[in-house]
Order: sequence, then structure tokens, then C-alpha cells
Amino acid sequence: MSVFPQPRTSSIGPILDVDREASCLEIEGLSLAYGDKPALRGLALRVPRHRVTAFIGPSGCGKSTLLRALNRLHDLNEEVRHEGRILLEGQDIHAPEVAVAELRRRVGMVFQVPNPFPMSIYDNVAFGLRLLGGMRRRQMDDVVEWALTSAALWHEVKDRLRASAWSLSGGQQQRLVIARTLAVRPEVLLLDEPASALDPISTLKIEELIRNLKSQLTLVLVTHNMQQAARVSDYTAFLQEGELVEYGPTDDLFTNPRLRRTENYITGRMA
Ligand SMILES: Nc1ncnc2c1ncn2[C@@H]1O[C@H](COP(=O)(O)OP(=O)(O)OP(=O)(O)O)[C@@H](O)[C@H]1O
Repeated sequence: MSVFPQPRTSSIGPILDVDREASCLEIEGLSLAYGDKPALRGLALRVPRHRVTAFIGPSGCGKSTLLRALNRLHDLNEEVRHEGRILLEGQDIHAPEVAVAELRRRVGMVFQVPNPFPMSIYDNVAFGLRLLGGMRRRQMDDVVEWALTSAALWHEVKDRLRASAWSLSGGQQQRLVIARTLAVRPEVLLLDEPASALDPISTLKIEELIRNLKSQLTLVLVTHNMQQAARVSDYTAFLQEGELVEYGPTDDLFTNPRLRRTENYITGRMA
């Protein structure tokens, strides 16, 4: 028998049925605990490729815990125990042959507070490329330009690539961090409240960027902001107390939630 509490299945709503072929990530029976404190309870969902999927739910429901599980960030925390599987393009991310550094190249992550490295704009974007090695200077210049263009930052920084990354505004720093992540060509971009530390105009730029990036890769967004989830995501998963309550196309979930629990949350009757 599992050591983890399982979901109260009677209160689970419709769960989006994504074909295996169309899904980039598959989460199967994922439970996770910090020490003896459960944070995720038997989650099962598939994340469609080249779409934006949002995780929403009240504070402490497990959104960030789930996101961090997708590129094994919990490996750094000895307290964390999990059961269940996460498959990336069909491969179990905990399989012995999976190298964590390569997994994190394939599944990049951007956090709430922009964290550019203390170096130039150029060197930030080139950082991962240098670690991978084997790239000539001209080729690296091209990839840096491509990544900054993809992150909608190139025109603002092309004349000052040698300036410190810290000379940029908060919104520009977050787009730089996205460029740094994109430079190593991830297949998935995990975004944990990427705009919550930014002003409204910078937030709209990040949202536009998220919508544009799905032609290149799969995006998973954690957000407190339901309007943001409605504006940028194709699919939304609603979590509560570590359970997946309802998961479906964003328009359906926001306009026609199937469960009272979901409706109460999205209409603001529950914090
Ligand atoms: N490193 C940790 N050690 C112990 N418990 C943790 C740790 N990180 C998160 N938790 C707990 O796990 C549960 C889920 O937290 P998590 O941060 O995933 O929720 P969240 O939905 O992202 O919340 P928020 O919206 O407030 O960021 C919470 O009860 C939290 O206190």
C-alpha cells in the first residue's frame, strides 16, 4: 500500500484526455511529500506539446512543487520523497540513464524573480552554450542573436551586449533569463509566476512572449493570476490541496467549470 495519501477521487472533475502522441509530458500517479508532509496526491495528467498549460489553485496547493518535479529540482532536497512517474517524450525522467544536467537543458525553468548572472548581457545568453562546448564564436553570436530575438529583447539590447545584465530593467532582465534558457534549445519551458514581480507593461510583454513561444516549444505556467491564465494558456489544470481537481481547455474551465470547487475558486469565492 502507498505511504502517500491518495486523492479523494469522488471529488475529481473532468480530466483533459490528451493523446499520448500529442503529449510532451505525462504525469502518472505522482505523489510527493516533504518529509511526512504530503504536497501532491496521486496526480495524473498529460501536457500537450506546443501548447501553453497553466497550473492554478490557492496558495500552498502544490503548483510550484509540481512544476519543480518536472525537471527534478527536488533532487536537491533530501527530505523529498515521491512515487509515480513523469515521462518526457515517453522516457521516465528518473530512469538511471537520464543525466540530470541534460534533462534540465531539455526542460528549462524561469522563476518569479529575474536572476541574471553577474556578467554581460551577451555572456548571460552564451552561458549554457559555453557549458555545452563545441561552438565557434560566429555560431555563438548567431545563437545569442536568435535567442534574444525569440525572447523579444534583441532590438532593445543589440547595441549594448557587453553591458552588465544588471543594467536592464526588471522586465528586460526576465526576458534575458528567458533568452538564456532558450539558447540551449529546450523542448519545455517551465515558468513559475514569471511576471508577478513585474509592472503591468512588462507583464503584458512576457504574456505576449509566452503566446509566441509555443510555436517553438511546450510551455507550463504557474500563476496566481487567473486573468493571466485565461489570457495566455490553452489548457488549465486546477489544483487544490495537492490534488488535480479539474483540467481542460482554458476557455471551458473558466466559462463552464464542471465542479463547484473549481467554480468557487475562479469566481473568487475561495482564496
Ligand atoms: N521546501 C519545502 N519544504 C517543506 N514544505 C514545503 C517546501 N516547499 C513547499 N512546501 C509545502 O508544500 C505545499 C505546497 O507548496 P507549493 O509551494 O508547491 O504551493 P503553491 O501552490 O505553489 O503555493 P504558492 O502559490 O503560495 O506559491 C505547501 O504546504 C508548502 O508549505
